[in-house]
Amino acid sequence: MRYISTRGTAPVLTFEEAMLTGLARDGGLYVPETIPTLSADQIAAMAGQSYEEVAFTVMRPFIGETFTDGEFRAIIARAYEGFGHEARAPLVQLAPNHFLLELFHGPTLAFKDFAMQLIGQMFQAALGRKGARVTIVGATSGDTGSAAIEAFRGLDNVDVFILYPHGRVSDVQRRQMTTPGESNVHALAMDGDFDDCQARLKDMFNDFEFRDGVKLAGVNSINWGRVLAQVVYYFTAAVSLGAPQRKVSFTVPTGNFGDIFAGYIARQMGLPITELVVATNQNDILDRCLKGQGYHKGGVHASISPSMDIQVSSNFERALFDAFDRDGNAVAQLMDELAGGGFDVSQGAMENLQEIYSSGRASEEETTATIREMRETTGELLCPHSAVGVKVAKEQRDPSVPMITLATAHPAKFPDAVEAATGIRPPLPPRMADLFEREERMTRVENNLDALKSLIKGKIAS
Ligand SMILES: Cc1ncc(COP(=O)(O)O)c(C=O)c1O
Ligand SMILES: N[C@@H](CCOP(=O)(O)O)C(=O)O
Repeated sequence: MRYISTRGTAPVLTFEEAMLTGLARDGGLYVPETIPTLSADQIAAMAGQSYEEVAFTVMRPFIGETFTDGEFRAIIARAYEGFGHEARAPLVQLAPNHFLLELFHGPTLAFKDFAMQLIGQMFQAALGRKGARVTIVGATSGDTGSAAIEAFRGLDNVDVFILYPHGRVSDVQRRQMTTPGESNVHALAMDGDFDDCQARLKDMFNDFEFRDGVKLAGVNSINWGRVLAQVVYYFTAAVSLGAPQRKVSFTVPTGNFGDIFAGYIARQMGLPITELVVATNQNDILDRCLKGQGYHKGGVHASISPSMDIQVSSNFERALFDAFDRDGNAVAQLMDELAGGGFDVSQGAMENLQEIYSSGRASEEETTATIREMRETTGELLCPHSAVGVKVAKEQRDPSVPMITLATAHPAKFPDAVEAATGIRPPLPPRMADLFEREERMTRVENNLDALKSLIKGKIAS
């Protein structure tokens, strides 16, 4: 299996190289050269299998020679053993033919743990046998950062720096990043919003002297390994509702487009998915684009679903690459236009996108009303991101096709929004009960590339 860049000019890599590289050297994102498919029989055989068994079947064709079957099975087993639910990603029913896929039973209570726990294990195995060390820099609107710090804390071969927007993450998210005491993890509270953090991260990747000097690696969803791990739960959920004989649809609370892109990969692999619905909050650039209004940046508006407060949605580049029939030049041109404010999508490419994705948005009031309504009608306490998904799913549903809405975080990560909607303040699970008593450790940083680079170089030298 070979990996190519969405901008067409970076070296072609193996899975291991793509995983350890992060962003491609032409500024693009790595994608598999071809998408392997699974037969209907292979998918049907997943019924009744453990999450770990399905994970092996789904991911094995993508990893090439990076790990033997035995190594890969052991990596998968270690990645998910700490999850707080035996099913790993259980489905609960909200209404006739509407289901919630609970993705928040991992160690940091968000869907990011599914991928981050896995790539933590894969990095450790790959770097350990090479005797190599890398510097991971990540950008987060709250959940990627906490999941990365949890997955990589104390590991021998990595230093981890997480840029988060100062004052724009929930208290639980911030404390998950700032309270681990291991000396290889660093939380950096940056001036600006998530887009600023992600832009500085990409600047670091595009500065080859810095990149090569610190051996920079990325664990945002620019890393193909992140997307790949998220493909698995589309299979487990769909199969438990009768796939491949029965079609299903998914609604995905969306920001950086990694999670819904994983759904697209599942569909390309042969999973019968009718609709993939992108659900956005008031930062609705993706909804507007998928409705044919072009991709034009505005400001990022802080919302009660802060992890989705994003305008420059990184993985949309991967979707565009396929919509433009894998024309790297066309994608590179659009990304240049995006740097200047935005771009319009040609009719043919738009039709390709609309054949796969539909979309909707939820305002702040609609999100709060959905949290309240779901509590009253089903007893479920939703986090605000999941509520955005449920609100959009209810509007988009064909009642004859099962709709699965992804519940991307635990309500206790966003207690203020949940309490405002329902009067209930969801408690943290017992293992985190002392989170607010632990000491915080973070560095305040300016939105300045040179300052960030020297801070990182200084910390890894010390
Ligand atoms: C809780 C939560 N929901 C939804 C999203 C959006 O996911 P994606 O960025 O993969 O579109 C995020 C951030 O990534 C998140 O943390
Ligand atoms: N919502 C994310 C934003 C970064 O997304 P990623 O999937 O590209 O890592 C977050 O919680 O940080």
